[in-house]
Amino acid sequence: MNCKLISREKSLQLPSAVKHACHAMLYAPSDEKLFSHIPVKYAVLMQMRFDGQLGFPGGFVDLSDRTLEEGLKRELSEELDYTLDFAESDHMYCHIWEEPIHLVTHFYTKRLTLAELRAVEAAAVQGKEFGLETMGLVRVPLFFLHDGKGGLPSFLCNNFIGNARSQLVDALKSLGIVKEEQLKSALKSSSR
Ligand SMILES: O=c1[nH]cnc2c1ncn2[C@@H]1O[C@H](COP(=O)(O)OP(=O)(O)O)[C@@H](O)[C@H]1O
Repeated sequence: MNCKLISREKSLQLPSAVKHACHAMLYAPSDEKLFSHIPVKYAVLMQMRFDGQLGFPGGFVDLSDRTLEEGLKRELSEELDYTLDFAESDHMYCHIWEEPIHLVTHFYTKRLTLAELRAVEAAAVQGKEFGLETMGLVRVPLFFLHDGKGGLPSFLCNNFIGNARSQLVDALKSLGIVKEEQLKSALKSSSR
């Protein structure tokens, strides 16, 4: 993976030939329990893409979008059939890619209520891209099962688009959704 961190400000000063793409991790605190006793704590969404890789909802910003956040809002409403507003403060970081195309990927996180997140899931299957560009939203299993592999470690063994896997890990860590120690051990088991 050949990308470097760049500040949002610097990325916006790049020549207009450089493309920008925005993706968002939607998440919500949850009181649900797996098998009626394992607390879930958070629901975190990713999606299966048309190419069989996991990524976050979002896409390329168009010239018609006045801001990155407007582009993200438009992409999400096209993909998920749901309107969500984004603010600059939802922007977590961005990376610049030189290969295969000159691109900046911007990553956002947005906290919803569990009811809102469920509404997003319900709307997504009605969206015009469902079964085409997007094969469905998935919740990230954040559990750690006793065998040391089940749950998050297994999920991290999937194929991810671009730097989506590190975006997920960084967001889980910085939002305090998964403890740093547990993330380290999930990353270790998933690389075996
Ligand atoms: O979840 C993601 N995280 C980081 N980069 C991504 C993610 N999804 C896609 N990308 C990168 O951004 C580019 C544009 O994203 P996407 O394929 O979602 O756009 P589109 O839906 O507008 O065609 C992709 O070619 C890929 O390089």
